[in-house]
Amino acid sequence: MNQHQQLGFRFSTNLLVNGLFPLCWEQNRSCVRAIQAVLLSEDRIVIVKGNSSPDDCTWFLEVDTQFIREQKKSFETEVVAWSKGVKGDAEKPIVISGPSGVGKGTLISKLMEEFPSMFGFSVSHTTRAPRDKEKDGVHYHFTERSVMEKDIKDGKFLEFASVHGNLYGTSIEAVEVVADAGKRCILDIDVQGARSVRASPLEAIFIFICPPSFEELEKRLRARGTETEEQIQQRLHNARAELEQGQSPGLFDHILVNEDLEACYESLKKLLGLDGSISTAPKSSPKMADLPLDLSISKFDHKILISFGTKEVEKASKNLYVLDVSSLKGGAPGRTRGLNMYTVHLFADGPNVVKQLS
Ligand SMILES: Nc1nc2c(ncn2[C@@H]2O[C@H](COP(=O)(O)OP(=O)(O)O)[C@@H](O)[C@H]2O)c(=O)[nH]1
Ligand SMILES: Nc1ncnc2c1ncn2[C@@H]1O[C@H](COP(=O)(O)OP(=O)(O)O)[C@@H](O)[C@H]1O
Repeated sequence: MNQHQQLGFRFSTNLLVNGLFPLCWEQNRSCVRAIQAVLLSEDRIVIVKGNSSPDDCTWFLEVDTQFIREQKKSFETEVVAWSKGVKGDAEKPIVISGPSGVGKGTLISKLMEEFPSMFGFSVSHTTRAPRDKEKDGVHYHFTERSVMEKDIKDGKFLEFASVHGNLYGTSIEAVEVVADAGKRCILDIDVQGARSVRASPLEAIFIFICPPSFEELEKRLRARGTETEEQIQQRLHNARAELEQGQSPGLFDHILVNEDLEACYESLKKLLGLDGSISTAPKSSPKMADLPLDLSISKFDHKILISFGTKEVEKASKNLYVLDVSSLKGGAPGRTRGLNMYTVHLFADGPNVVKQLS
């Protein structure tokens, strides 16, 4: 079972449309509009929850997204999945792949050291034993195979693969923790994992790192001194296949040769647009108040208008939140990123006067 199914329900679209739209909560014998739904597009319905924080007020019911269509085909049943709306426009994660010993970890460390507020590392799970200097929860989450297999079954992983005889995987949480911190996520994963992420709703940039030669790769792997001879042989054997797969058309957006470390690092920064002209300060978003219980929503162009207000306030004005859904992006499964939310104040003293406050 994957994250979408775990988060969602499977029931007929008919039931959804007839059952959900008139949804309201009876409270003190009056109908309080605590949950409001509006058809966003042919593929999803946006749901706004009253009495909640701006971070938790927007949910999407995926009715006919590509993911749903694939799931319907494989389960031969109706599938509808929830996806949480997440504010902010997190930059696309960066997937870095390449054979063992090519220098992925070295390049990633340099990037994270130079831009600590900009990048965050997706800490993978693995069943392999920790190396001397590796710390649990920092380099990897070192895990028992049976535990990891259960978590995979429960839909907690974005991708996983068997690499050099061990199980490795990226949990959905690992990617979302970084995005929630307002940072750009870096994934160090093998080619099979890159292929799975390509097929997932997560939009990413895919970079493959090549060695200047096979001999140099072997030299680096031996010089690192972290593997036994048997493990080195296995990694070198797998490297041949990985180097071939790295060239698969449409899989990687960029291929970098790591001959001279500094030159390769400069090329990596260049393709990520890190030429010094952009700010590395984390984005700050305006503080929004919690939504009240009683609200109503409507769709206007690519915006969802959430209105609320007490009777007294309504005499003179009406408070509005605007949920801009024009820049929606797929986050990890179960999250829809890119929601932009702001407040406006609609004055009653003249027609069509809208003032944006934040
Ligand atoms: N698919 C997948 N591969 C991973 C993940 N984490 C690490 N890997 C890959 O597993 C391989 C072995 O990693 P590791 O044992 O740290 O050895 P190293 O690459 O030689 O440093 C590398 O190709 C990593 O990119 C993951 O979460 N998913
Ligand atoms: N351009 C380079 N030239 C020489 N040695 C390198 C270069 N890049 C990385 N190394 C060294 O190669 C070894 C393997 O690098 P590492 O980053 O651990 O590879 P990976 O993460 O891809 O397995 C390390 O000892 C590292 O210092």
